[in-house]
Amino acid sequence: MAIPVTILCGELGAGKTTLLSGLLESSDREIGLVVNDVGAVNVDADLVEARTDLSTGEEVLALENGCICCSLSGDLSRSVIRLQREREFDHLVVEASGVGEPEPIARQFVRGPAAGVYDLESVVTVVDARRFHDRFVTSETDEVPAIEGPDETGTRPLADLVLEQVEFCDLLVVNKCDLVTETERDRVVAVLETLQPNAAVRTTEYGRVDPDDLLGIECFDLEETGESAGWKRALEDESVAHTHDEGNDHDHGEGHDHGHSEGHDHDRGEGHDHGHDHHDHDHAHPHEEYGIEVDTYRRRRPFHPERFAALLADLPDGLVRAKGLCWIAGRERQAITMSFAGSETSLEVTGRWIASLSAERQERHRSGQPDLEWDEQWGDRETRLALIGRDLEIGALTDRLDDCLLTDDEMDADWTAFENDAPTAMSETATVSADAREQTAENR
Ligand SMILES: Nc1nc2c(ncn2[C@@H]2O[C@H](COP(=O)(O)OP(=O)(O)OP(=O)(O)O)[C@@H](O)[C@H]2O)c(=O)[nH]1
Repeated sequence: MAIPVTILCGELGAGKTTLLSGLLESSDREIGLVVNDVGAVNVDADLVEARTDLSTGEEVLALENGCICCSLSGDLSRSVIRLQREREFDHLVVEASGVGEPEPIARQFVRGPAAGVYDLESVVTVVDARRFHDRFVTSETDEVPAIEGPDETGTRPLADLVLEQVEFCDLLVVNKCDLVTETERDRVVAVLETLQPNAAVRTTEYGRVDPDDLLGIECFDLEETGESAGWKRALEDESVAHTHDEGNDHDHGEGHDHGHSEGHDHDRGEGHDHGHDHHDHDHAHPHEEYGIEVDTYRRRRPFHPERFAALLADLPDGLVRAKGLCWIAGRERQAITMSFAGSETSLEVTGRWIASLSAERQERHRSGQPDLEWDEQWGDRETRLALIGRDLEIGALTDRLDDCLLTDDEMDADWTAFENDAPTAMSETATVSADAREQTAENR
């Protein structure tokens, strides 16, 4: 029996990982997972592992490259076939990176070698209600948003990607409804229904969706309806499968920088042919297509809690997404995950630094993770952030982050004396809103 597959899409920071974590906790099914992250720091894989019992299970498969074209086409098919041979699970969920178009991923399950083993059941798109509203529902008129295509520099707005993801799905999960009013939420739903009349719509907060709503849906039944869902038709008909390339006349030619994150190993695996078929190579890589830049910020010196909080309340406009682990002075035990998307930044305690455990437990953890980088004085404590921007001077942001690090004098000071609103207990979250410039602490 072919294993059903659900592809999970949604723009950067829409709430895909949050939804997945909830799904893994609440579903009775054994779920196999593929996560594909943008950037060199594979934060989603880290987070999913931290929050589930799967930390030792290879059901979680991390493709560490945001370039769908190169990383996914060959690696994905190969990896999911291997996964099916080696592990037992009832359902496969593939989380697309936030700059991934669903179509190239879906194609792997409809045409590629994985097609016989797996059965693509549905495509689910998570929408950030706040951002969707601000971007598409601001005018009083009922104008339906349309795909704009590339500008004079050949770059497409991120809004195009959102619209494509909305058009190419069977289920729309309208997330972050806590950040909109009821009226705003209803208008978001109305616009989504106009854009994609065939998809079911669920409104939610923190990705809470009934697992049966997500995984049990037979949205596509060719035999019964005689007509496939729009996205399947697009895949079946090669002539329309690449309509997103039409009018996209910027240079897709050779010699361009694929925007690969550091550490991507093109030669991984024998006979690796990059997995390209001719279809995958005649469009630009998503990073380039949407003008996305990715960088990693890594420092082994803690942030000053007040300066760091001030920066979080005043992040530059071009920053689309930031996430990763932070080391904040005064929180020597807590590994704090920072996540910025849209207008909010959250700081959440998601674990403990290994260096804060007893010598015996440190030893156990370290022997289990031989690759873990260890500083003589500070152990595993460090800040490791993926920064994803569009029209962003990443160098300037890096300088501002560096200004938040403790100075040499502060390194010798009493860190507990600093004013500090960073969370302390496991799962405690502090949220900084860019609009309100206010800080709230809550427990989820
Ligand atoms: N206020 C609010 N925040 C949310 C909600 N759902 C998720 N978040 C927060 O939004 C941020 C991004 O959520 P993720 O689940 O990591 O988003 P994602 O789509 O997986 O992000 P990428 O993998 O980077 O594309 C996190 O800080 C979440 O805690 C929600 O319903 N309301």
